[in-house]
Amino acid sequence: MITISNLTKKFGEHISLESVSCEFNKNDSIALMGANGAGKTTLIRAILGYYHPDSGKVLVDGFCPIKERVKVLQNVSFVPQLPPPIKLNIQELMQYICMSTDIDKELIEHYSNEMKLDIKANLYKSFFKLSGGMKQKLLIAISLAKKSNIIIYDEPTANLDPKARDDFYRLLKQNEDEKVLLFVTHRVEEVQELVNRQIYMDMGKVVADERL
Ligand SMILES: Nc1ncnc2c1ncn2[C@@H]1O[C@H](COP(=O)(O)OP(=O)(O)OP(=O)(O)O)[C@@H](O)[C@H]1O
Repeated sequence: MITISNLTKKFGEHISLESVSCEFNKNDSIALMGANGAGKTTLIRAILGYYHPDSGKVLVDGFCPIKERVKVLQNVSFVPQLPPPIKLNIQELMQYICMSTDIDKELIEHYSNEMKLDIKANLYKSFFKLSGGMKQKLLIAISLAKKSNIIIYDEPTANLDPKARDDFYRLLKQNEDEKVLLFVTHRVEEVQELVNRQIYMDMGKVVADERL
């Protein structure tokens, strides 16, 4: 589903990704690990089409994430490390999402309930005024409701309390079949039951790729 070939990305003189090659296929649940600054987020952003590579190529379901970004993103759910500063209130945000994609509003509400986020009590609150954990819960609910074949999470649990983390991992376990799940984490012990592959990055390179 995702093919990365000899991908190099530099920012000025700094090499953030150096000739990275790897494939992620259906039923791969991957913990992507490595020290701060290793290149994990840069790799994810390259998959999502944020960056023009200096060399090499990314293909997602055969599409180039830069030239055919809409097609790529249709099939990808992504929760970033830091929630975006959205000013819309929750009702407006849900309306916008349901109009611009085929995500089912009831399904967002269902997953929000499962994550113990009371959407109805917060309908008129701006997204950016929600607490950090509430934002993550809503983004997670949307990511699950989207029913994508590719789910990418960049350290999504930092703001979640322990109960919410358990809820999140339980829901992911129910939803991972037939998908690519790419999970950036510094806490491998938390995702041990969820993943079947561990990739380690260091200084812009993939230094280990282990199937469990
Ligand atoms: N937009 C950018 N402009 C300049 N440098 C960048 C940019 N994005 C990333 N970098 C640099 O690329 C390197 C890799 O950063 P990246 O965010 O991919 O690391 P990471 O593995 O996700 O780290 P962390 O675990 O801290 O989130 C770092 O040295 C970072 O400073």
